[in-house]
Amino acid sequence: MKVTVVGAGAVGASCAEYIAMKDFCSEVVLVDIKEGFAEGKAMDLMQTASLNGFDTKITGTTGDYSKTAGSHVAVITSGIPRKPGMTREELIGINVGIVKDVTANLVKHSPEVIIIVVSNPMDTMAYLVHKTSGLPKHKIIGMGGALDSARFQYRLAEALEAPISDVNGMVIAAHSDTGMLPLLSKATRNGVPVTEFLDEEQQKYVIEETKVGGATLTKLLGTSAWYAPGAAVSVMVQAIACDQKKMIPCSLMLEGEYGQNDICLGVPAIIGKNGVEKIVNITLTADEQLKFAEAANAVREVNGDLKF
Ligand SMILES: NC(=O)C1=CN([C@@H]2O[C@H](COP(=O)(O)OP(=O)(O)OC[C@H]3O[C@@H](n4cnc5c(N)ncnc54)[C@H](O)[C@@H]3O)[C@@H](O)[C@H]2O)C=CC1
Ligand SMILES: O=C([O-])CC(=O)C(=O)O
Repeated sequence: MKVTVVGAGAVGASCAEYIAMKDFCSEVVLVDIKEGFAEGKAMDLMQTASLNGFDTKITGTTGDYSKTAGSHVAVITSGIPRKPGMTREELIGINVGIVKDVTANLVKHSPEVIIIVVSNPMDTMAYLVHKTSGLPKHKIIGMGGALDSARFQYRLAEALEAPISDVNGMVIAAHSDTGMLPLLSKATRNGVPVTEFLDEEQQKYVIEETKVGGATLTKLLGTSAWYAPGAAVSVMVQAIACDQKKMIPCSLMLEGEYGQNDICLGVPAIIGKNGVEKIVNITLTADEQLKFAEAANAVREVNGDLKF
């Protein structure tokens, strides 16, 4: 299985590293526009192979997409990250051109590829890939929910004073500071609803900290996060490569599901060898339905800035 990762920056390199460490792919190709950068990252990562015990072959290229030919999965991380104080939506001006160009190059050389979109504003970038790539909708998956759910579980474990392995929870809707919807009503500690353990103030804390998880890290780091994003992508790539049929919240093109049409938003889906095997319909509370619709309205407004 060959995987291409476009953008050899913080997220791209981290994702390539996690994929290699898990050793389920034969080849990872890193692509970047900065001369020699992807080649350098690939060489550095390959020099960890004997230390970390993996056989995945990692190569790098400066914009030569012929090297990506025949990729089964491609991850788009190319584009600028936000700085402290910015929203993800503010990145659209620069990232739209980059994502459009990269998508065309990927599809030209790998017409059967499954694309995982990471660049922000991710829900809008995933929508852009749907509108410009010509790929069927089950082959375009936005990464946001996997990361946001991991952050939700981190905050739940903190509030519960529990090990993270005891905790389960999912975040759907938009990958934005205001549009994320952590599903507290469905979160559990070993099958017991977390609402049995957390008071209202603790519940509010978990939800709010989850939603601004990316912004909190951006403030601390001066740029946005990469370890958890890279790990989240690697989980999705593995679900495809190993046909795991895992249920992962992803930003997908909706055609009536959750009352929405012609928009990419985070919903639970079964991820396997074909990409999206199925969108899973779960019952939301009235309040969650309202918040989902509000998130959709906000993403739709950002999508309105796109020109195809
Ligand atoms: N969806 C999500 O959950 C997350 C999304 N992100 C987004 O991912 C993107 C990348 O973030 P970082 O890796 O931290 O940024 P970075 O600046 O470290 O890396 C981006 C890389 O893309 C490259 N690049 C730019 N234009 C290119 C092109 N046309 N072709 C190939 N490569 C190109 C740059 O040279 C750079 O190396 C940002 O837009 C960020 O907001 C980051 C974390 C999580
Ligand atoms: O916060 C950002 O801009 C990057 C991102 O999407 C995340 O880490 O969730």
